[in-house]
Amino acid sequence: MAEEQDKKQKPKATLIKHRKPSAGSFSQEDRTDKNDKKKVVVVKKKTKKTVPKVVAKKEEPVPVEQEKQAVSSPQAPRTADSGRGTGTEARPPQRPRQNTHSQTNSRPNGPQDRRPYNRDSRDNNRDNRDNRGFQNRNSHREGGSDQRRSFDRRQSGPDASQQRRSGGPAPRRQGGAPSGGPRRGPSGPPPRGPRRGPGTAPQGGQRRGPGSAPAGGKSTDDSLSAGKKQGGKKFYKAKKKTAYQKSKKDDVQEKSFQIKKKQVKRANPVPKEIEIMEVITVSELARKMNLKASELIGKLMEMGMMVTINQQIDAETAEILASEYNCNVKIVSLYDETLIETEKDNDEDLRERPPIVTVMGHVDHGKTKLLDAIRSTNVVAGEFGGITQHIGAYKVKVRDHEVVFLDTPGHEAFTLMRARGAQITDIVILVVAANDGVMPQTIEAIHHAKEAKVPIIVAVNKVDLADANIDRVKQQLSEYDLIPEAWGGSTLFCEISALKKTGIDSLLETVLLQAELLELKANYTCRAEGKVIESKVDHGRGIVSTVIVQRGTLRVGDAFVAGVYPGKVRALFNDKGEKIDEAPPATPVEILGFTGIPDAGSPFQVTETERQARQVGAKRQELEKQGEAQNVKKITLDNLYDSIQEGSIQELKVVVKGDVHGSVEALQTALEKLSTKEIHLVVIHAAAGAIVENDVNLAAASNAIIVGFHVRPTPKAQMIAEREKVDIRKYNVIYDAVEDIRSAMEGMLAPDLQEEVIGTVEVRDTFKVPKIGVIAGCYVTNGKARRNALVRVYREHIEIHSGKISSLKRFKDDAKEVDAGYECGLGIENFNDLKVGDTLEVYEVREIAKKL
Ligand SMILES: Nc1nc2c(ncn2[C@@H]2O[C@H](COP(=O)(O)OP(=O)(O)OP(=O)(O)O)[C@@H](O)[C@H]2O)c(=O)[nH]1
Repeated sequence: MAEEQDKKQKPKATLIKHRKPSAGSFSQEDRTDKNDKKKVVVVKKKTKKTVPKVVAKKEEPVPVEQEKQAVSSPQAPRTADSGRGTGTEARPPQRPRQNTHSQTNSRPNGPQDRRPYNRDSRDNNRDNRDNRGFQNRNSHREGGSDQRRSFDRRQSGPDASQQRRSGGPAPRRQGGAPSGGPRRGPSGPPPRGPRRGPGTAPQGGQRRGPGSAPAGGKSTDDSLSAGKKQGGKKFYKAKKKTAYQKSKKDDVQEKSFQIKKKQVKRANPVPKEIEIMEVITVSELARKMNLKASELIGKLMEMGMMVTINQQIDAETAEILASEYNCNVKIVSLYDETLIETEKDNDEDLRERPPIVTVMGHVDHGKTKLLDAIRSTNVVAGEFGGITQHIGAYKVKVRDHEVVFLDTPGHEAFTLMRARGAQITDIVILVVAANDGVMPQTIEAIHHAKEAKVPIIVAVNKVDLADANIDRVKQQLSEYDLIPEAWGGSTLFCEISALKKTGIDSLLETVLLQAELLELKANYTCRAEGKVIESKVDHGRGIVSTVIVQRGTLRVGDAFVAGVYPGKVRALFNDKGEKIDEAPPATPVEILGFTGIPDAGSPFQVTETERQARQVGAKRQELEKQGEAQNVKKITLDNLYDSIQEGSIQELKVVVKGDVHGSVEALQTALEKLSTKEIHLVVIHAAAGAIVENDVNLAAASNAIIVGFHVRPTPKAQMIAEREKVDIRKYNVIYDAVEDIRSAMEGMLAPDLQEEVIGTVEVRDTFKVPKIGVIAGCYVTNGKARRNALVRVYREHIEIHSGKISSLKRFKDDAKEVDAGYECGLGIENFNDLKVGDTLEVYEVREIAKKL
């Protein structure tokens, strides 16, 4: 054993010898070098308890004091002071560094060719960390950087070349991997290294050292390789131990460094108070609090909330979170900041304004004809003669008064705008064809107008026709509380012929009369306010919007905000397409100068400055995003009870649609009986037929739910319902509908089972297959058709059967499911009445937990 150790030491003695020539010119240094080298050996041995003895025996010149010193202060070489201290008296300045280098080294000969870069980079890393304020490490690192410098010198300096030429040891080899070694030790010396131990190269690079160096033993490589061969095991053990010790220290330092790092982060403290909106995303809150989002997410998880970085939390939760950091939360309303203060009206500013009228009625009852008649008798024949209309609204003169007509499809414009909270119309003209009488859309129009609390003037049209029955119309309308004055009611009736242009003046007179009753007045001097009635992108002119000014006077150059878009009036055009400079109240006007396309119904407001317009626009856009994220609350059966409890609704409005009139009436009566003291159930519209856009618009505008009995929404209605978040409930049994709504009202709704429509299929052909029945050649228009899925058969939007898909084929092969855009053969269990044109709604019933 001792022999082995002796042998192991030999190379190091050789190493020392061979360093002499390398430092040839420094005679004094030779001595110090020798000492150094001896010291190197001692230090290395010191880490291994058994080695020093051997060294002492072999290396007579090793001063015992030095050895003791080294043994008693094993870490000494790691600090600059100690490292230098041992050598400063005797050595030139560079040598101690080399000593430090070699002392800190835990590797024998690092792979000379491959390692330097890595060592360097490690040193760099460490240096970086040092820069972040580590005193201990700084001193340690000094050696490292010195090593690097000496490495550079070795690479390029004359000494190095001399050494190489003379076959002397490259100084770097003495040191091997400087402090990289120890670091590597703990965290992961390449697993193979230690195992291979002394005999083999611990790492790829080291393999070269012992194995490939000439056996002359005159170079450091040689000596070390010899050492490895003989006693490398111990040598490595010592290295490993050193490495381990150092790594432990490194670990501690690393941890304290981490802590310091955290403390440094906290140097950017959590503010004492932050301002947030009603809701805030986790990332935004973290940003405001100078914290990491992950930290907040962790805290929220502790509170039992699983949120993602982009998820929104309410102000209350944010308050709780912030309080943990002694941070106050001030809730500010973004909505408040989006409001533009309106100028107050003084009585003297108020002047009469023209009424704004919408024409509504059943299809083909003569709405367009009436609008044409009004325009031609009052505009065309009047001042402007033959001027074509440019925008969806126009002004006519009746005696000395003006009347504004909205010339857009009555229902759509009316309800869409109302759905967006824009109440523009002052009066509704309900057109009813005298020969046809009251029809479904007539009733719808009545409901829309009543919901909007807009007075109705009835225009009984087509009185020129032989089969016109005016009394019948009056009779029918009286059922809807539209009773003529002559019959003791208060509704104004006019008998007209839009075709023959008779009764038009009388109708306009009636409109003026009604307007007078309404005492319509507006401020003409304040900043303009109005509503957008339509928008388009005009080739050459850009975004063009038609706005009805409701109060104030709009002028060219005014800054404004329309919906969420700021702008500045570049040009104004009236309903005849003429350029104008200003538009007083109740004027439909086309405006250029928008920065975005505002929606119909959006509010239009002039601001004091352009800057204010931009700021408000930006805030509104932010609010809109939030609103979208929050899914603006509409009444549904799921949130009904909560809304009742909150007191936010006292009335549940329902639109009832059914397959036949009888069932609609029955359902309406049954539902109305559900009214309680807390909540009143009002059926605002009930009719037979599919659920159409107008039903959804009405429900959206009135915050109502739709109950469909054996009917479903048309695709467009479905689309609007999804957009406007209108709850549509479909039932096949009246009892189920009543029970569901009762449960919802009582807060007991447990929609454990919920239908999910997975596809729509169109029947394009039918085949009779003997013993099987009727198979439909179908085309999947939407989603997918799935075998064994449930299916409802609709004919003209009315449900005629519900069952299960019993067979599904693609060509001749059975298919499990068929996607949209493909044809398939489809059979329905126990149902052979499929016809071309039928629509199949494929759905599945899923268990859904009750929504709170
Ligand atoms: N005899 C007669 N026919 C009329 C009268 N008013 C309209 N019509 C005719 O009725 C048909 C429908 O008229 P429109 O003005 O297009 O009816 P509408 O209500 O606008 O129809 P939609 O736009 O489809 O809703 C046309 O052929 C008109 O010529 C009228 O007073 N007398």
